[in-house]
Amino acid sequence: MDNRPVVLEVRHVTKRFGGLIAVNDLSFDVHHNEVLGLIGPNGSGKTTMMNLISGALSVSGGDIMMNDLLISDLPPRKRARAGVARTFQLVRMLPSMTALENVMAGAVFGHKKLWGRGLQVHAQRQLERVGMGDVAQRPTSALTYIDQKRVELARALASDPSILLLDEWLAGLNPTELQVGIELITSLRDEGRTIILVEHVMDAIRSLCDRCVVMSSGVKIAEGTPTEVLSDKGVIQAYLGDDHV
Ligand SMILES: Nc1ncnc2c1ncn2[C@@H]1O[C@H](COP(=O)(O)OP(=O)(O)OP(=O)(O)O)[C@@H](O)[C@H]1O
Repeated sequence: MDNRPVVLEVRHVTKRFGGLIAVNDLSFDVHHNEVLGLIGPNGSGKTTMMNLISGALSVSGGDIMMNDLLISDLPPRKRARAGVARTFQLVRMLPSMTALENVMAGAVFGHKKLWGRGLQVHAQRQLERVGMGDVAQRPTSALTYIDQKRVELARALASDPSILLLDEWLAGLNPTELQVGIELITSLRDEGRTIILVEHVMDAIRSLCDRCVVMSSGVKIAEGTPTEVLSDKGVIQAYLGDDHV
């Protein structure tokens, strides 16, 4: 039983793409300062669910509440103002702009009101936070994929989000980078943020997540601690097929 207040409520959310139901009557709660893992096999609807929370997609049915606000009715920028920020599975930044400018853009659209020199200093601080302080003046197109991911995280942090959505942010990192990434996410939680992450890296799920919601074909098939869900027969079956149960 988690006694921390619920900050995000997903209630009977459905998303249809034509005849395909990508998310099917999904409900779960996220508690304040929790790290919730949204996991499941490829194509199970995880990214779609993240898009429904951030507002990149609108729900076909159901509600998403953030504290007392019905955010599923709001456009993405209003959700950002309310304190939701995200990174994307495939990095999305403005390639000709410098790392610093990309991060400054994140601060402008968020709920922190900053401008001029204050905005620049704030953005530089976020880059330093993710170990990218010395690439501030480089265009993001000149950075490696991993470094672009870090800058994208700095951009999400620039809006000082209370709920941070990380879509496979740790994917493609080598073991050393993975350790640094896990420590960075832990430090973001330690400063009071609530984090929802879509992740396939099991070591990261085990060390970071308080709880996991497991999806398969758009529905929730399990919910619990990483140890509970990763030993659940239905979950093993969904990941590996019938032969492994
Ligand atoms: N914009 C879209 N239009 C049509 N179908 C879509 C769209 N986005 C996702 N889908 C479909 O919805 C289903 C769920 O996709 P989604 O990307 O949410 O899964 P996922 O669990 O994030 O997968 P992965 O782990 O591979 O990233 C898939 O069948 C996918 O093809």
